[in-house]
Amino acid sequence: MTTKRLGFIGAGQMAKAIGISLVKKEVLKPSQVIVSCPEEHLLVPWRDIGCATTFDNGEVIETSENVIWATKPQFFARAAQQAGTIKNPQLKPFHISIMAGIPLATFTGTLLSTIFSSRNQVGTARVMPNVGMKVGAGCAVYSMGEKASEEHEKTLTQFLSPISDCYKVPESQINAYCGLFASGIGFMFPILEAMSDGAVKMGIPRELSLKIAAQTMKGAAELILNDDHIHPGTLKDSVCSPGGTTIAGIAELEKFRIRHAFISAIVAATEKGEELGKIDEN
Ligand SMILES: NC(=O)C1=CN([C@@H]2O[C@H](COP(=O)(O)OP(=O)(O)OC[C@H]3O[C@@H](n4cnc5c(N)ncnc54)[C@H](OP(=O)(O)O)[C@@H]3O)[C@@H](O)[C@H]2O)C=CC1
Ligand SMILES: O=C(O)[C@@H]1CCC=N1
Repeated sequence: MTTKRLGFIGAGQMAKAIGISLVKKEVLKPSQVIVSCPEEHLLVPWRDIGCATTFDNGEVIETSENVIWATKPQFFARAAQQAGTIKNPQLKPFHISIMAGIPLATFTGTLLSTIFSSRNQVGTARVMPNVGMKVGAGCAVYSMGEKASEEHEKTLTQFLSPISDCYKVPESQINAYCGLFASGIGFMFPILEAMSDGAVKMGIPRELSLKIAAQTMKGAAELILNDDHIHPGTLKDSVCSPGGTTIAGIAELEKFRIRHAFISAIVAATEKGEELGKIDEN
């Protein structure tokens, strides 16, 4: 496992889902992790597990071989400007963006113009993770930048694989993957809430209904994941008895165009990613 340091610029939900999970899984020692953000209270959970914290983005960059940029995309340019120009000429930096929408060329170009101006090489990668990483059940896709080495890619997969499924994909598809699983995991929660609501309406206690709804979703997912050739329609048919309860429920879902709703949600999330990638705060 890597002995190099991993820095995070931004200490919020997704940074925690990655960094704190890697420490808990002992992929990284707390002493290998440093995190920066402007708000003290977001740094507390990191300090609680022994990681270094700072308000200075430049300190993260100066002291880490690998840096994950985890601010909102709109704040990336400002965060980079706040980091200032790098002074440590020994550092062979590898910088990873998990920010939705921002193209690798924009990410790399901003790093070069604001931080690494004294040299023209920085290894970069663009990753789309999801919050399932918090429980070691994440998804991630990535694309490597032009100057990234095989060593960088190996380092990246060492960080991603212990907490997620991980696939290398063309960068042009990352916004669509974001819609599918980074935003997509968020589309699962209203389903769980609504299924629990339906059960509560029919007299089942809230807590039990939510646990059972989640276990039901997990069971459906496992049935797909355990068989490379299965189609969801086949599984749906296997549950629908003629004249039975399931087809009665499916007919209700179809009234509300449920499949169209999910297709539209993923298209909307993809398009929003493309829009966010065009925002230039400079
Ligand atoms: N949440 C998710 O499920 C996913 C998020 N992402 C991407 O991850 C990134 C982070 O998202 P998320 O964790 O949800 O957001 P959060 O708002 O939870 O975290 C963002 C962090 O960035 C910090 N920040 C803001 N400005 C600066 C700055 N100038 N310098 C350093 N840190 C700064 C914030 O600090 P403060 O609050 O003090 O301003 C906060 O700690 C986004 O780009 C998002 O697109 C990608 C996939 C999934
Ligand atoms: O909603 C967002 O913008 C972030 C990116 C993907 C998931 N959450």
